[in-house]
Amino acid sequence: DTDPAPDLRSVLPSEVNSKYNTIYGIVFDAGSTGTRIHIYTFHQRAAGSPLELDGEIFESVKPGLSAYANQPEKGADAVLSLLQLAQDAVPSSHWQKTPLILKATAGFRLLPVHQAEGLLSEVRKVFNSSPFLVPENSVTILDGTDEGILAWITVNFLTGRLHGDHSVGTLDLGGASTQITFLPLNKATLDETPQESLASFELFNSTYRLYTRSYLGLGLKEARLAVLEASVSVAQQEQTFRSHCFPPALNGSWVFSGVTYRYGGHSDGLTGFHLCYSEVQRIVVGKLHQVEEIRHSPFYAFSYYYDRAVDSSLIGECHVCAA
Ligand SMILES: O=c1ccn([C@@H]2O[C@H](COP(=O)(O)OP(=O)(O)O)[C@@H](O)[C@H]2O)c(=O)[nH]1
Repeated sequence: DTDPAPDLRSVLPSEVNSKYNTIYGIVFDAGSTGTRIHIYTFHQRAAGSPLELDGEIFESVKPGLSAYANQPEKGADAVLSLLQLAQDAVPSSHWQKTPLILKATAGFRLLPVHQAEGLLSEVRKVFNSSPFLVPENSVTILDGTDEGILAWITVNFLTGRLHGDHSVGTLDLGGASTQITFLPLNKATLDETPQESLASFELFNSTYRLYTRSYLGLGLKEARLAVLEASVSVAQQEQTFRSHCFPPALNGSWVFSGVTYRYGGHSDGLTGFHLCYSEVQRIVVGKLHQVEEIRHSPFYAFSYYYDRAVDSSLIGECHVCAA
């Protein structure tokens, strides 16, 4: 085997498990706010036994792929640049057996189908020209249900809670959507939940039936645009979006998904929590499904919940897990 590039050696600890065959896997997370690559290394003690994770390389670029809806080739270039990292990290002897997949999330769900398909098709071309293994359906959009379930499995697996009745619910706040997922224990919850918000699946010989709901457009960034009643066409005319959530004298600009939005406080001089609260309420009232059980259930919150909690000093920064 060719060794990984020297600067990546520390995160791909191949020597530790050199007696086992190293297996690589490459996953792209095409989020609304960025595209990320994860290059995983695993080893397997014997044929048929589970893969054990040895290390991971992570890199990301901004903006997200969905910002290139009108320039799909340029979007695919961002994927290509990240893929170069994988070519440096994975020994060439392993390229042909290293699977490559990309899952797009809410930014793509918001795009018109022809634009989303245009982007996915350019990414497929990049994948097919790479030396890696491209499984069938390797470039797809993850639906909100799968996104919620996968987050729930991840948190409960990593905290050792998958078995038994002590699972925790998950709150995931992305840029374009937000997901709430938990394992209902009350019959009343199951009775009052529409079927499309209940998902059953098998995992490690157990059957799980989860409540999961994804709110498209209520991720941090998209919800902000909704509160400001901001549209791309108006932003391009350089109009300012005004809100009582800002101090009256404030004027600023914000770039999201390749578009610059100018924003500012109201000329009526009014601002403050209550006015701001009612502006925010306007975009969520009638859209949220709330079941009583969540009031008494433990939840883990992450993604932008974590980022914003750190920014506002509600919690300290987690240096170990930030990697
Ligand atoms: O591996 C990752 C990928 C994303 N995020 C967080 O997820 C949020 C952004 O979500 P995304 O752009 O994926 O939005 P979505 O497409 O899910 O709405 C930000 O807080 C990121 O820091 C994270 O914590 N780990």
